[in-house]
Amino acid sequence: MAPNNEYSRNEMMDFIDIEPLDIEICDVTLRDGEQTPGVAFSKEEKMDLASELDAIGIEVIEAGFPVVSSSEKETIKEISNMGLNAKTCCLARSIIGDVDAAIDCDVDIVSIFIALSDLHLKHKYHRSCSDVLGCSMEAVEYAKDHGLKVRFAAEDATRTPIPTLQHAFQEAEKYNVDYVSIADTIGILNPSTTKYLVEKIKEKVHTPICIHCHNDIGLATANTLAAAEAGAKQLHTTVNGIGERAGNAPLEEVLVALRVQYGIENYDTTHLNGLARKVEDYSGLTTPVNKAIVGKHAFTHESGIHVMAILEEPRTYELFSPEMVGGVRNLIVGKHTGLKALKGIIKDMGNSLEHEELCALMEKIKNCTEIKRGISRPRLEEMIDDIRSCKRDDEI
Ligand SMILES: CC(=O)SCCNC(=O)CCNC(=O)[C@H](O)C(C)(C)COP(=O)(O)OP(=O)(O)OC[C@H]1O[C@@H](n2cnc3c(N)ncnc32)[C@H](O)[C@@H]1OP(=O)(O)O
Ligand SMILES: O=C(O)CCC(=O)C(=O)O
Repeated sequence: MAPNNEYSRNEMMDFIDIEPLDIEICDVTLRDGEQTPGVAFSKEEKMDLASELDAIGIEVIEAGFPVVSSSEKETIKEISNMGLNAKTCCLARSIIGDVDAAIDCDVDIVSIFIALSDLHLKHKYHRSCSDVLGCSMEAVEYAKDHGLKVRFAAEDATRTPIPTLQHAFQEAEKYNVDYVSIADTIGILNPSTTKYLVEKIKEKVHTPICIHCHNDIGLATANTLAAAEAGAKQLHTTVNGIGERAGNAPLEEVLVALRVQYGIENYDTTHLNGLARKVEDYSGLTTPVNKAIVGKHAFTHESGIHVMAILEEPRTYELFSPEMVGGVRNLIVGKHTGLKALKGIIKDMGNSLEHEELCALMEKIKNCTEIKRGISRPRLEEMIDDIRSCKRDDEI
């Protein structure tokens, strides 16, 4: 493969025995993302985010859960009628009224969920597994009869006995559901158990499998990719990884990993940073500075050894370019700056200093009291002026 300047491909993947991935993304920012405590997107915000997701090339947008409120229902309907390339989807409990609400919203797909784990059966429904599964199948049949595509989603699938899960998916398959979803509702999976579970489902079920990972121990992206390697078709994500508790698999991480690790170039990742800022703004949730891909520090460098190399070839210390994800590179001057880095940064600012002046500036920087936050460019200009005026004074 020809070298590219956008990213370093993980060439070790050539030695790993996996089938090429056959995947699509269902982004659930507007539904599970919005379930983040304290978050409520307005109609305009949801429509704007839906347009952005569509521009990236996301195949399915889960626009909401219609029975939550009448305005939620209205918003989902508007998104469904925006003329997006993406298919729209919404959530429904295993209740006919919830399916009716989905039908009213003109969505392409309804995601009908039910939990079958002992914990949920005992402490949430207070009903037997066969009873709730029966109700769920009635809702599935009703949705199919009304022309909707159906995802049958097993909530808390990862704490459900595997034979129960296989049986439920086989039952759903009898109604020609379009997807079955493995929801890792409380984020218990790891990559090995994810692969195992997807393979166990594939032994019994031929319907495309969705994987819906939560990030309670920080494994959501890894588990999502492991599921894809094992043959899951639809990968669920949220922008910035927002969602219940520790959130969901972040869209930006999954898309960049798909490109760098698996060579999937289907998505326009240049929108990712812009989209991240919008979600921060609309949700009020600030992304940590060290958040992969969209955090403020994702392309910020201070260490002298790194900056000197980046000035010559950014790929030395960047896996992918900021341009690939709509970000910008930021070179900081601070405690860890080295002479070559400083010279390069000063040159980029349109300045040049003699070697002794550069050393004097470096001395000033290293002993500067504001160093904790890095030295801003205007402050650096002031320091350069000081050095130059000292030199002029010495020459007089
Ligand atoms: C894993 C997930 O993300 S699941 C989705 C979570 N999302 C939300 O809860 C969205 C926000 N929720 C809401 O606005 C409200 O809870 C609503 C509109 C959904 C329901 O509100 P209410 O009618 O007041 O019901 P309430 O929240 O008190 O209870 C939920 C009911 O749904 C039932 N239920 C929960 N999940 C399901 C399901 N998958 N299928 C059928 N019934 C279900 C519960 O058992 C309970 O039934 P009960 O009233 O007979 O005890
Ligand atoms: O699997 C799905 O499609 C949704 C389930 C879900 O939101 C969850 O269990 O966290």
